[in-house]
Formats: sequence, C-alpha cells, structure tokens
Amino acid sequence: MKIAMLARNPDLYSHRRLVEAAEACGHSMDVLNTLRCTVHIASHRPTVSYNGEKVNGYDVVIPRIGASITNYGLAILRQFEMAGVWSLNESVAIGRSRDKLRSMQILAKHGLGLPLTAFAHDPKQTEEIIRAVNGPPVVIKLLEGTQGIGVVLAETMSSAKSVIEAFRGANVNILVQEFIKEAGGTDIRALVIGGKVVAAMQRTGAPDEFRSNLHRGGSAKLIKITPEERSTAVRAAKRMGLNVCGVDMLRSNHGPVIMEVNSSPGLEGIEQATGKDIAGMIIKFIEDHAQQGKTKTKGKG
Ligand SMILES: Nc1ncnc2c1ncn2[C@@H]1O[C@H](COP(=O)(O)OP(=O)(O)OP(=O)(O)O)[C@@H](O)[C@H]1O
Ligand SMILES: [Mg+2]
Ligand SMILES: [Mg+2]
Repeated sequence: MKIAMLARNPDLYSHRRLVEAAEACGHSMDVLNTLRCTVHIASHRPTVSYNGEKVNGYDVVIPRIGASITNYGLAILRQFEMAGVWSLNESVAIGRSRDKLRSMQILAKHGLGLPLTAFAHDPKQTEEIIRAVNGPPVVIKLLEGTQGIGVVLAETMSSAKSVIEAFRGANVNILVQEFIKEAGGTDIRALVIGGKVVAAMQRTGAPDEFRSNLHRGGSAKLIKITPEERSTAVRAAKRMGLNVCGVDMLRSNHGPVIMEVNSSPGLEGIEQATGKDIAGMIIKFIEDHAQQGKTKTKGKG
C-alpha cells in the first residue's frame, strides 16, 4: 500500500516508528508536512498539492495533526477523505476529540463515567459552577489544552475565582471540573486499536504535581486494568468514532472516569512501558481495514 502520514516532524519517535513498521510490512510511506499541503477546491475534483505538486495515488492517510494546527490539518485531511483516501482516524472524529467539552457531552450522553464538569459564560455564575462540581477544590482547564499546559488545580473559592477570571480575561475557553483527589496524581492511558485495548500504562506525576503528563515530568509503568476500565476505554473510542486512540482515565471512588480521548496518541511512553510493538499493530489494523472510498463520514463535518 501507499501510505501518506500527515505530520510536521518526521523525526518524532511515534512518526519514525510508524514509518519503520509500514516499511517492514512492505508498504511505502511518505511523511507529508501538513502545513506544506494545499487544498484545491474545484467542483467534483477535490485535490491536495504538496510542495506545489498534485498528490496522487495514496491508499491510506495517517493523520498525526498537532493540536496547534487542528483546523488547518483537518481541512487537509477532509480533502483526502473526499478524494476517497481511507483515513486511519476520520476528520470528524478527530474534530470531536480535540474539543474537550464536545467530547464530554458525547461521552456523558452515552453513560460513560466522567468527572463532574461545568462551564459558564457569565462571570456572575462562577461561584455556582464551582459548587456544581462539588468544589472547591476544582480543576480548571483550557478546552483545547495539551501536555497538561493550562490545567490548574484551585484549592479555594477565591483562587478558583481568580484563575477563572484570568482565563476569561485572556479570552480562552475553559471548563471547570471536580478534582479527583483519590487518583493521587496518577492516571491510566489505555491504547485502543480497532475496538480493543491493546496496551495500558499508568502515569504518575512528578512529586507535588497533580498532573500525570509525561511532558510534565511524570513517569510511566505497565499496569493491568480492570474489566470495567477496559470496557470504558473501548466504549469511549467507539462513541468518539476513533479507530486508534489513547483513552485517559482516573480511578475515582465511583469507578473509572474519562478525562479525554487522544486521537494521535504518542507511542514512545506506551511502547517503552509495555514492550509492545504498537506501531506494528496500527499498520496491521490498516492492512485489515483500509479500503479506497470506505471513509464513513467522507469529511462531512
Ligand atoms: N479532574 C481532575 N482530577 C484530578 N486530576 C486531574 C483532573 N483533570 C486532570 N487531571 C490531571 O491533570 C493531567 C492533565 O489533564 P488533561 O489530560 O485533561 O490535560 P491535557 O492538557 O489535555 O493533557 P494531554 O497532553 O494528555 O492531552 C491529567 O493527566 C491528570 O493527571
Ligand atoms: Mg489533551
Ligand atoms: Mg491528558
């Protein structure tokens, strides 16, 4: 198969591993810098150009779109989908997963466990939403944050109010969440491929850090998850419509709660913690499922 990977940095561990795994199975893979792709909108002939030349003949596209270029990247991906190229994760599903509030609304509707979450526009309601999530303490987070940046723990009413005011003043969208203290600065990442959890790890934050992100100095280790955690991860992936994703959960007193579903999960931490060939499994999934023109949503938005 001829595979295109939309990614900005071909040297990232995850991207190198995917290229390696594809080539080991006899496929060819080109890494296309998402920002150098251009879209040509003309009736009935959706095309993409790369560095000025028309992109042709790909069977599969693997989107690895960075959070900072979500909109542009999804426009490029939609164009591939409209041209009939099969995408590992579809643009519509990635779009859902990038907006935390939208994701939580979808997951809640289907009965998945989530931390109590609220948001409001009117500053007069700040106190009300803090109480609505049983706070303080509360966790305040940017709707489109990543790597734990823009995730703040506010322990008192006055600090929660001032953090919320500061974010509002900066004109960014936030949500306010119940603080799952019993998780103890630890979360679970379950990697789902094609409706199955293929690997799971536990991430623990640096000392004195409630955020467990590896980018924030956390460490990862292999973990055996419970059947309830497994089914939560599988259902979350299904409801988001993602073939491949990382489902992040906290162990709360009332069972697993989902924090987010990542549509471009990093492979380094999970391959190292579990010793599994995740890149190879992703390529295998592509071999078994990719079909020209079989993109479900066809970039419908
Ligand atoms: N409600 C909460 N209660 C307790 N801890 C939390 C809560 N929300 C987030 N955390 C901690 O903060 C970390 C970062 O939060 P979250 O995953 O929502 O942010 P992010 O910036 O999107 O990170 P990522 O890089 O994983 O996309 C989590 O991994 C978790 O350890
Ligand atoms: Mg995130
Ligand atoms: Mg996270």
